This record gives sequence, structure tokens and C-alpha cells, in this order.
Amino acid sequence: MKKTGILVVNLGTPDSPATRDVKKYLTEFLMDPRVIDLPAVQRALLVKGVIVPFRAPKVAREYRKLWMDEGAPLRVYGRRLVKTLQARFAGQPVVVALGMRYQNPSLAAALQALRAQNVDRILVFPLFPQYASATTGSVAEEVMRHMADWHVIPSVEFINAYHDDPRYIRAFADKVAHDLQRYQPDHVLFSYHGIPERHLQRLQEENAAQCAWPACDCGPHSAHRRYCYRSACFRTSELIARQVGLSVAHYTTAFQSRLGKDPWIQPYTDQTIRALRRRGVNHLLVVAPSFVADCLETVLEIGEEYNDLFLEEGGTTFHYTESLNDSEAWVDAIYHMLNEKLENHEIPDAFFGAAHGDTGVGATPLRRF
Ligand SMILES: C=CC1=C(C)c2cc3[nH]c(cc4nc(cc5[nH]c(cc1n2)c(C)c5CCC(=O)O)C(CCC(=O)O)=C4C)c(C)c3C=C
Ligand SMILES: [Fe+2]
Ligand SMILES: [Fe+2]
Repeated sequence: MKKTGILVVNLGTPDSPATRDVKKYLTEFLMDPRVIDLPAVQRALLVKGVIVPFRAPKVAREYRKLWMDEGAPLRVYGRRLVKTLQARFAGQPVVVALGMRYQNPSLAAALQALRAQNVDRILVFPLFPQYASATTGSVAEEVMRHMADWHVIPSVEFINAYHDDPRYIRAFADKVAHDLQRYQPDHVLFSYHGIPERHLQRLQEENAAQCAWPACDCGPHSAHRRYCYRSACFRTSELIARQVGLSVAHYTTAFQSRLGKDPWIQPYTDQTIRALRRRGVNHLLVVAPSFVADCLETVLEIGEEYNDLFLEEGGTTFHYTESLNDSEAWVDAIYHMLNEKLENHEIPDAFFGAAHGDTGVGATPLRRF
């Protein structure tokens, strides 16, 4: 039977909350041309000369608040997820490894671990449900770069978007349904990590059918464009809302975490929170489906900054739905998404006559043709 390696990938996080390690992380991350898409010299001047020196001390303080006993949340949840997933595949010829796009455990080490196990193929599962060049695209490019000099390159499949997969939707919807019961909010805000608007321009250059940049009109009522990140986010909100029975008037989609002065995809989360207050929303529940593990952007940006903003604006209660992390429902969802790929790929040995001890060549199954 063929042996499959599953490479679970997340963004990455610093090795420690020390400013030195945060600088290393931010530099590697932001020097990626898929993240800061400027010409190399301009990017280096901006990242190494401005963003990292000014941002790292503040971000390091934030990581210190967030740090768990076992380390950074993104890495802790990643390790637990992979361990439970490996157990879920018990009895199947499957090896699961965790790699981070930036810092550790590195993609190089994870790929070498799979290679050492002589896997025949690799399924790459980025922990990004909505496709973006800055995340999923970057992971794919880096995986291919690492394997480029292998003599035997196994077959590789990238699971590059699953924002509309019913199992991912259900895993999130179950959490939201629970919090709707518990907190009785009068509105739900789906807040996704943003990307610069300019990234959608590249999308249209490559495939005009994908998106209508500069005025990306992807939204709840437009046709769904799979690789327009903005569209995929609207679609995710719609599917989760439908699953939990939320009507269009009771939820909103917005984008957070913008960096720099260029326009990012809109509406922005902070402005949306103010607008919701003006509309009289008193009890808000925030859900962040682009983050499948809690991290700096959820625990601090949503859980503290947006919480404070909503209360300062006169709101009464603010709650955040915790992410999927290493929950059983999420492990189960990933297991089923991947197992489907395994089942579709596997050609039973019996088909080649191996069950009868021959080589398969010229054996009876040829009748099928
Ligand atoms: C969920 C998908 C993500 C997309 C899309 C994304 C795009 C993107 N991010 C930056 C800049 C930063 N992001 C930072 C943190 C961060 N980003 C994601 C996910 C996506 N980013 C996660 C999960 C995290 C948290 C990591 C953690 O350890 O907790 C940061 C670092 C923190 C900070 O300085 O605020 C930066 C910087 C850009 C520029 C971008 C699209 C081009
Ligand atoms: Fe980010
Ligand atoms: Fe779009």
C-alpha cells in the first residue's frame, strides 16, 4: 500500500517572545515577496529599516502576554493538532508532520521527516481555509522550492482552499451556535485577516474571470469567485450564518489586522464596530473564521483592542468565539477532508492481481478496459 505524508502548515510565530526572536520572525515573514509585494530593494528598506525596528518591541510585549506554558499558541495548537490527527490515522499508512512557513518547526525539517519515511506522496494542508497568495500561495511556493533538488519527487497535492467545505463550516458553526445560545448577542461580526487591495489586482491579471478589481464587488450577493480572498470570506460568513440560522440583517463581514498606509480590503473591522454601535447594536459576538487557531490577532486584537473599542463606543457586552484550535471537531473535519483524498487516490492492490501473488501485469483485472 502506498505511504502518504500529510504536511500540516501554519503561518509561523517567533521562537520566543524576546524582541530578538520577534525581529527574526517579522523579518523572515515580511521579506516574503508574496507578503510585501514591493521590488526587493524597496521591500528591504521598508521592512528592515522601518517596520521591524519600530514594530518588534511592541509586538514582543504582546507575545509575552499571549505566551502559553508550552510556547506560542500557534505552535502549541499546531503540535497538538498533528499529534491527534496522527492518532486518528492509526492503522493507515499515513505520516503527519507540522511545518511553519516562517521560523519553527520549519517546512524544511517537516519535509525531511516525511522524506525519511519514504512517503510516496504528500498532501499539503495549509491551515488557511481561504486562499490568499500571501499565505496558501507562499506555502505552495516554499514547499516546491524545498523539494526542487530531491531526486525522487513524490506526487504532491495542495489543498489550497476549503472555505466552503461543509466539514470546516460545520466545525465553526457548532462553536457559533453554542455562543449564540450562551451570550444571546443582537449581532454577529465575522472578522477576517485582511490583505492589501493591490493583491486582488494580481488575481485579475492572471484570471480575468476571478475578480473585478479595483472595485472588487465580491460580496454576499455577487457570484462567488473561489480565489478572490475577499469573496471567499464573504462566502464563509454566508455558509456559517446559514448553518446556524442567522438572517442577513444579523451578521456583518469585515477585515482586520491591516499594516501600513496602503488601502486594504474593506470594510475594516474597527470602522464596522463603530458603525454597528451607531445602528444600536449593544451585544456583539465576534467570530474569526480565517484563523483556525487562536493567536495574536484573535486573543489580543479582537479579545482586547476591539473589545475595548466596542465598550468605549457605549456597547454593553462583547464576546469572541474561540477558534477551532485542536478541538475534536476540527481534527475530525480535517481527517475527513484528507481521508477523502486518500480514498480517491488509492487503487486497491487486488486490482493489479497482487492478492494472487503475481506482478499485476497481464492479470485478469485488465478486463476492466
Ligand atoms: C489568516 C490568514 C492570514 C493572512 C491572509 C495574512 C496576511 C498578512 N499578514 C500580514 C502581516 C502580519 N500578520 C501577522 C500575524 C498573523 N497573520 C496571520 C494570518 C494571516 N496573515 C496569523 C495567524 C498571525 C498571528 C501569528 C501569531 O504568532 O500569533 C503579523 C505579526 C504580528 C504583528 O506585527 O501584528 C504581521 C506583521 C500581511 C502584511 C499580510 C498580507 C499581505
Ligand atoms: Fe498576517
Ligand atoms: Fe473580488
